[in-house]
Order: sequence, then C-alpha cells, then structure tokens
Amino acid sequence: MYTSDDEKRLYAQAKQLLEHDTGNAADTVVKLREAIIYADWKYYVQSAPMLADVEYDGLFKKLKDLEKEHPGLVTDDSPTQRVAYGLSERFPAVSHLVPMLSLDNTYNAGDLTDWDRRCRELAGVEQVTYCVEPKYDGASVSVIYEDDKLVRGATRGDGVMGEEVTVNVKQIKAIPLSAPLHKYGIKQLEIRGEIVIHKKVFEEYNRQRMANGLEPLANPRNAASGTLRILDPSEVRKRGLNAILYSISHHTLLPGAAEPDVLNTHRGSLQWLYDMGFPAPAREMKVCTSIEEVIKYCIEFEERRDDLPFEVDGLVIKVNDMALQEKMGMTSHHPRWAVAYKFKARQATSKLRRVEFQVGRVGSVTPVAKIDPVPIGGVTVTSISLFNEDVIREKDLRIGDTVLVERAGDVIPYIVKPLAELRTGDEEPIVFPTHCPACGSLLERQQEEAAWRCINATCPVQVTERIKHFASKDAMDIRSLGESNVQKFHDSGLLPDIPGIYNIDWQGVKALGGFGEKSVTNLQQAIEQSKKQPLNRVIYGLGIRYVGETTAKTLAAAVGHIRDLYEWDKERLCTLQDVGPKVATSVADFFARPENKHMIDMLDAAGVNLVNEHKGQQAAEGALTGKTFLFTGTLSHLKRSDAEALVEERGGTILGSVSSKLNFLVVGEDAGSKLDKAKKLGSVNILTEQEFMTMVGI
Ligand SMILES: NC(=O)c1ccc[n+]([C@@H]2O[C@H](COP(=O)([O-])OP(=O)(O)OC[C@H]3O[C@@H](n4cnc5c(N)ncnc54)[C@H](O)[C@@H]3O)[C@@H](O)[C@H]2O)c1
Ligand SMILES: [Zn+2]
Repeated sequence: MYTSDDEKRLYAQAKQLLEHDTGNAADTVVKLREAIIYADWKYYVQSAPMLADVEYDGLFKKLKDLEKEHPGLVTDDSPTQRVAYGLSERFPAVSHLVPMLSLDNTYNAGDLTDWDRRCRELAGVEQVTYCVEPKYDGASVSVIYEDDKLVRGATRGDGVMGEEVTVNVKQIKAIPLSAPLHKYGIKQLEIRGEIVIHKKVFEEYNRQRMANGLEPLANPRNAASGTLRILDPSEVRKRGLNAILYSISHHTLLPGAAEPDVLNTHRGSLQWLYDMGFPAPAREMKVCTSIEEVIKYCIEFEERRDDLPFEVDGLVIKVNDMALQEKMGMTSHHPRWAVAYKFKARQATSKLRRVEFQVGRVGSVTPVAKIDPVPIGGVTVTSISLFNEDVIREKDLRIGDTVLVERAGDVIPYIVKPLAELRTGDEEPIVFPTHCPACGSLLERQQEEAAWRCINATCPVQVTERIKHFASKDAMDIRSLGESNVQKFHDSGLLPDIPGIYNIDWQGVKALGGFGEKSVTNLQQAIEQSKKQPLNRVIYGLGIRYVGETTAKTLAAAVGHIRDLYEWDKERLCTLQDVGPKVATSVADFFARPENKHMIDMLDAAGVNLVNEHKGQQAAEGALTGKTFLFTGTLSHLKRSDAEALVEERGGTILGSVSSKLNFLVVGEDAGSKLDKAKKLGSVNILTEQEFMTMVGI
C-alpha cells in the first residue's frame, strides 16, 4: 500500500507537523489527514505503530481544531469523521446494537477542568457525579446476552460493524456463559468491555515466542487483539486471556417488566454486573463528586499504575447518572459523557546517533546508545543501555536508525526496535570493540556469558566504579562522597582505591579548589560514620560479582568476622539460602585473592567495622522468619519500601503476588484486585497497616 519512500516521507511529514504549523490551513489539513491515515494503517493494520500515542493524539487534535476553525475543510473521509479501524475478512461481520465509539482524550488537570465545565453546561446542572475507572489497554469487545445466555461476542471493528468472535470469547473464563437476567426483567443485554492479558502471562508468552525464534509482541494490547482473532479456539484457550466488562450499552426488558433501578447509574450497573458474576470493575471504580476529586485520584492512580496486574494506559471518567448520559449524547467519534485521562506516554521515537562502550566495576563492557533527546513519561531520555552485544544483533540496530523507545514507570528506558522501514541505506553497523576502551586490554568473553569483559584488575574505570559503588547509598552510604567527587579525587591521585577513602589527604582536597571548610568537614564526618555500618553493607560494597544486597545479608549473617569467609569453600557457601554454584564460585574466588585480603586488612586498620555481633542471634531476632508478606494499596504511615524493610529485617520475605504461598497481605487505602484475590483464596491473613505496625512492634 505504501512504498518505502512514501513511508519515509509520511513519517517526516508527521514529525514536521507536530513541530510547527504551516501557514496555510487548507494545505495543513490535507497533510495532517495523510499523516494520520498512514499512522492508523501502521497501528491498526500492521500492529507496528510508527508514532508514540501522544504524537498521534497531537496530530489528531491539530486536525480537529483546524476543522473546527474552518468547517469548510471537513471532508467525509477525514479521520475525525471515522469511528475506528479494524475489520478483517477472517470473521463474519455483525452490526453492533449501539456504535462502539472511541474516547475523547485529556492529558492534564487543565483539560479535565475544561471538560467538567463543558459537561455541566451540556447537562445543565451545577454539579456532576463522576465514576472514574481504569482505562484497560487491551482489545475492545461487545458481548450480548439473550434469555440469560451469552449469544454473541464481537470485536469493535469499525465501530458500526465488528467481527463475530463468539467462539473465542467463550474461551475466556472470566466471561460468564449465562447470567440470571430474567430475574431482573431483562431480555437482552449488550455489555462493553476490554479483553486483556495479564502482564505475567504476556511476559511468559513472549518468552515462548522468543524461544521458538519468533519476534516478541510489542505490548499486551496487540497480544489480546491478535489472540481474539485466532481461528483456532483451543489455541485461544491456551493463551489465558482475561476480560473486564465496564459498561452496559443496551438492554431490552421482558414484556411487562419494569426498568431495574440499578440501571439508573453507571455505578449501580457495574455493581449489579459484579454481583451477578461479571468481571466488572466495581472494586477498581471510584465515585467522585467534584472534578478536583477526580484530578486528585487520577494523579494518585498514575503512580500506582505499575502495581496493577494488567496494562492500564489511563483512566476513564464517566458521568454517573444514566439519564444525564442520555441527555448529553455523542459525537460521531466519542460519547460526550465520558473522557479518557491518558497517563504520560511511555513510548517515543528518536534517532540513534552513536553507541558508547562503558566499562563497569566488574569489567563488563556495556554498549550505551546515545539518542537525540526525547521526553518520555516526564523525563528527557538521551542514553539507553543496550545491555550486551547480543541485544544489538538480535534487534539489528544500526547507527542512524530511527528507534522506538519505551520507558515504563520506574523501569529503565529501552529500545523496542529500529523502524527498519525508515532506513535510507546510510545507516552504519555498530562495531563492538575488541579492546577495553579504558585501559586497552584485550576483552574476553566466557562461553556462557553475554558480556565482554576487561579482566585487568587495575583498569582505571573499574577502580573508580568500585569506589563509587562502595560509597553508594545502598552500600556504605557516604552521602557527600558522590560519584563526581570520587571521580575528581581519583583523577587527582587522592583516592587510589577503596581503603583510600579512609586515608584521604585533606590538604590535597582543599588545594583542588571548590571545597570549603564546611564541605570538607561534612565529608570527613560522613566517612567517619560509615565505619560503623553493619557488615552486610561492607560485603555488598566490596562489589563481589553476583553478590547483591540480599546475598550480602546472607553472607554477613553466617559469620562473626569477614575474615571467617576466607575459610568457606564453594560447597559450604552453597549450603546458604539462595546461594547457588555461580555465586559461591564468585565469592570463594574473591576471598581467595591476595589483593582482596590486603584490601580487607587496610579497611580493618582504618577502623571499618568488619564484625557481625549478631551472629547466631538471627533466628531469635527473626520474629517473622519463614513468613511471607505483600503490601497493597496506599499506606498512610509507612513508606512501602520501609514497610518491606521492616519485614525483611525480621527474617520475613516479600512476595510479588497473591498466591497460596502468601501468609500476610497488608492492606492500605484503595486496595484493589490483590485484596479480592486474597479473600477468595481464604488462606491469607489480611492485616491493616495499624495491625502490621503492632505486629512488628513500632
Ligand atoms: N501511535 C500511533 O501511531 C497510533 C495510531 C492510531 C491510534 N493510536 C492510539 O489509539 C488511540 C485511539 O484508539 P481508540 O479509538 O481505541 O481509543 P482509545 O484507546 O483512546 O480509547 C477508547 C477505548 O478505550 C477502551 N477502554 C478501556 N477501558 C475502558 C473503560 N473503563 N471504559 C471505556 N472504555 C475503555 C475501549 O476499548 C475503547 O474502545 C489514540 O488516541 C492513540 O493514542 C496510536
Ligand atoms: Zn580495562
């Protein structure tokens, strides 16, 4: 449909339209339409989005605004006049009882306030009650029940006609095959919802695809919509789809029956569906009586988005009163009584300019992509780790490529893929160095390892990285000795190695300039204090390969003095919890090396604590040993990370999800599906935050 030259031109056109307005409205409208139609094709037909969602929405809004200003420029085939894309010829087409529309979008508090004002004007009331619910990122579906039986399931298709996928919908266990509708006087009921795929199921599915040499799917949405349209229902069943049914779009009554009251409000209808066994978001929904409350909830919810089992790309705000909804009506594109509040974008495109190779503290060489700065999810991204050479090869990345970048929540940004269709032929391969960029030693790669390593123990970059790690927050926590100070001191010969921290020539520091009396005193104090840190922090700070904070705690707990570890061989180390052969080998090698023993002697001489006074007391102290915990919802007294630390300090373990292995679920405000699941299991002890605090004695 599009040649590769077309694709390049349209991509450039879209980017240009986003950046500046061309003067001529008629011309801009044509260009916007062209770009949007192309983006739609990439997104819906090819499932390979070319633009980030915000960019697409930005183009769409520009077109809408221009058309509003110049109504004469609106054409019938403008994307603003279309409901949606997405009909294939694989399944029979069926008409929806009520069109399945899109949603209008908002991105910030200001947009929401404007929308609220328009709502109140349209509704002709002073105050509107809203229901706020998650905007599930999956594939929309419409299901119809008649005479208590599920009779039809359909995709959204073009909004008017959808694909009939009843057999596949019946494979989804969350969707009841029957419901007692007659009891409420209902003959026919059409419900709208979203077919979703659990994040964990999605990850597993992608792992399998990759194991079979297939490219992983970009997101759970594509996985859900793809699966719904598979021709083999038994395959659909295997994929573990889930569903959320979030609104009643149509109903007819049995002859003589009265309209059930529950259908007077959106909230009432969701509760009713939920009580009948439908997967309605009755628990996840919040009723708000003002837009300020809506805004507050939206902001809070966005922070928790990553805790949810499903992908959520925003919230949907709906007018609660059904009579008002009716009164407000819809445009050809979206209902006027609902709006989406979209979370910060997680994807964007940028150009890969070059790749730098960075040496880490254990000598592994990591390729880091330098891209044109691009804002994603509230931060500007310029550098992205590419992990290792294999990742570069698998993704077939080249210098000069346009790349799709994603940054999800706290997760570090990564390159999803290059947009190969935009290549001009001038792209260049990424050449991995054969020698260490810091010291020039020949790099080595062990067979079972992904990374190339510099094995020169005195490699200058490795040395500074090790010092930085030792001083870092989770290790010795020497606050004033940040990364830039370490670098500065090392470069001036004042900080040759880790023990050197305790032997800094302060006159030399003062001579460097930039350090006042006060900052030197602060630094000295921070260094002095670090001498008292517990042994596990020292062990973690030494930067032994594969020894993270947890393993460092295990090692420290097992000995009375760090030198005791000199006597531990691999077999004995393997008897410790969570220590496998790989970790054991690394630990044993570390403590066998004379230079490391020398370093420990130096730390000892400097007065750094190397003993564990609590050896043997661990069991007594570990009041929660063997117990598992999980926190959900918003805690009001404790920070989540502090609460988790309280459990771990007492020997307990934090789990990632609710399962039969979970002993205690601590529930904060607005707890969601985890609480429901725990209640369902019945074996989990549910605690309030206060009960938890009493339990741990604070
Ligand atoms: N990146 C691109 O190139 C590109 C191209 C085309 C479209 N898009 C994206 O797709 C969007 C348009 O897609 P759309 O028309 O599906 O609209 P949408 O994704 O903005 O919202 C509408 C959909 O939200 C879903 N939804 C989830 N939870 C819901 C709930 N609780 N209540 C009501 N609806 C809920 C429904 O399936 C509904 O169809 C654009 O805004 C854009 O972000 C991106
Ligand atoms: Zn080196």
